[in-house]
Amino acid sequence: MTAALLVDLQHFPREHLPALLCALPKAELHIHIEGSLEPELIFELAQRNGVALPYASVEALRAAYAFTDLQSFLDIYYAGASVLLHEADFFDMAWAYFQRAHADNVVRAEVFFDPQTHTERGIPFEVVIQGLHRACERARTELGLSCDLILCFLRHLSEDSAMATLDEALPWQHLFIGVGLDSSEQGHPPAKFARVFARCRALGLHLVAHAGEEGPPAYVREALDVLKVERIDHGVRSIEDPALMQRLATEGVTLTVCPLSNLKLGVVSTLAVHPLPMLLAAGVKVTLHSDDPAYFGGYMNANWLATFEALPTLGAAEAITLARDSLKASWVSEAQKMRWLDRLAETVALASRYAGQKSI
Ligand SMILES: Nc1ncnc2[nH]cnc12
Ligand SMILES: [Zn+2]
Repeated sequence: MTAALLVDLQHFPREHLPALLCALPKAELHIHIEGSLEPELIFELAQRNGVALPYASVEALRAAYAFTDLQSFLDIYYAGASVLLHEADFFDMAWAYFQRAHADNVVRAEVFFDPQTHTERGIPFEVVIQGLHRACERARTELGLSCDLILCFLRHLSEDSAMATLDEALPWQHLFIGVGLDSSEQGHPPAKFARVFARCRALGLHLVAHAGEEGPPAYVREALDVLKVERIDHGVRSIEDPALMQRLATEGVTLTVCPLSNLKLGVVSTLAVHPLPMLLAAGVKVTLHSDDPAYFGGYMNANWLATFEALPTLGAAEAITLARDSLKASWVSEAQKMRWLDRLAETVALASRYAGQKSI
């Protein structure tokens, strides 16, 4: 029996919850590496690479981060990425992210990157992936952080462009474990990418897609039925469709939810009305992530802390479920998952003892 089962989670003192949230080992399954590019690093890289920025200072750039919806964010996000020119730039960005994730007790990171954002500007694919890969290797050896890359296709571009990107990526297939689908959702249904995802499936790659962030629940169904994805990124609009909710629960589909992102992009008006408790109550597997932490005001632990602060019905039991499901939904061996689940149980036992709880 694991240590976690010997702890009375219902009576875990709320004042000790933040420490538990921060200490839990977690998997970050929804992070766009270009969305971890902090304004300070944007300015540093702009100077290093002689790129002119339309902002006078870091503060002025940060002040522009007032988004009204997904597209208003994406416009600034793609502009920010324009300072990334050389392999070292991609390395610096990813290494900074891995250090932050490690500090938040992230033990596994499955990291999205958007090659078309760079290849369309004339940056060779290999420059992008080699810089990111080197940062992954350093994170594994120096931080003990398990990490892998997921190549995302931009859905506002054509499927032909996605196909050409896949062709460019194939010589580097050993350096990424799956493909995803991101960027502007409305008007770009998953089925637009049916052929390229079928090809990726045949290549043995893992599959995931953003759906039901701004787009309708029908896009979540399409991502499952047409693209045959293993997880859904966001998926929060599934709550509008009871039959879909039932299906997600029955089939054990994981939704990688990003609360601060949903707040900053107007998907929810406040965190207090976030559908996370409804998803959990319906038996849907949910995990919590940072999406684009440099733009939305926080990395993993900031997302967890803000969410639990805003939603008082969520307590220690839900925190452990979310952390456990993130580890279970990660794309690693079952043996590795068991080791992390043991570590999670030990963390819960320690936190409970520290919070003054007796074993039961
Ligand atoms: N939240 C998000 N939705 C869609 N595409 C994205 N690319 C980066 N962040 C994204
Ligand atoms: Zn995302």
